[in-house]
Amino acid sequence: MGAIEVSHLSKHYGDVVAVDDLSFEVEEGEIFGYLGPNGAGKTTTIRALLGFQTPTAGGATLLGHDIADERALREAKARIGYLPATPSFDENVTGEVYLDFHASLKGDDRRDELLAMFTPPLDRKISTYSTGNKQMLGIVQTFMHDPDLVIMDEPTAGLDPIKQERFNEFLRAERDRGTTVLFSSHILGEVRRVCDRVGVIRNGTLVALEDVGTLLERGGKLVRVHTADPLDAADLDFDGVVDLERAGNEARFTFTGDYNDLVALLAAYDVVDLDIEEPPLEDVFMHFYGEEEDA
Ligand SMILES: Nc1ncnc2c1ncn2[C@@H]1O[C@H](COP(=O)(O)OP(=O)(O)OP(=O)(O)O)[C@@H](O)[C@H]1O
Repeated sequence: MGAIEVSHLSKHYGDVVAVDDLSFEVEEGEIFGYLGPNGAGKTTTIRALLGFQTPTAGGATLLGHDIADERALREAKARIGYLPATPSFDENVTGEVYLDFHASLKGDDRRDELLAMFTPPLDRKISTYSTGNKQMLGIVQTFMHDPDLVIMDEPTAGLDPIKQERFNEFLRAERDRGTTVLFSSHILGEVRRVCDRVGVIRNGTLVALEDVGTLLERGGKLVRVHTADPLDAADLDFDGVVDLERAGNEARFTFTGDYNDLVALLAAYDVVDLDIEEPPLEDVFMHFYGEEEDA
């Protein structure tokens, strides 16, 4: 059984189809990155999973509990940590009071341990907090009852790079002790460092679901080759050569084909210099994000 099982989930807002017949599973003990361009449907999915939005069709289970069953969902939520994209705080209370309130609902066995890593100024009113302080307070609240499943909407937004890295390290350690994590993100480097698998959503539909390694493999390799004589364009016209650019004796392209074909091609030339490297994750994802990236 998956920690999250989403089955044919749809959510429409009037004519807007925010999520369209979405099905996927998050396995127990994995970190699942939920990615997609602005407006793709990430927040809507997360809010529907947690019962804040009623699905138009389809459903899901969290830790085996049907989200359509209010009582079952309440039971599941006792074992879930949730960090929304913009947590709504009562700004007039201190961080301490806020955590005390959440502790009374779910417990706080790990509060001190978390506060050693994430350090919001607890004695001050939340209205005086910076964005990063609010985010750290949200992180402590999300994890302090030692949840089995954690769902977060852009958790590192607002954190400085050192805190981001600390948080990512913390997430990996949580995963190693068996916690399941789903989080949405726009930060691809972070996804690469932290996630086991990713789902990419676009226009409410899942367009990719795979482990990060496979996704990178499918992105091919960036090849830059410098030859004594210019490479003949016709020689480069074979399966797997994409985005070819040539300038003088140098050619650059992305290669997704059979490496033997590439080796055979290069063997026919006097190769002066050769780089073959992984493309930036950004390039791999652009393929999925397409032109609507800024939509
Ligand atoms: N309450 C609402 N009423 C009407 N339309 C909505 C509502 N909430 C979201 N939408 C629309 O649903 C679609 C999906 O939005 P959603 O917020 O889920 O995207 P997202 O992937 O989380 O985007 P981002 O990365 O920008 O946070 C968008 O077209 C959005 O405008």
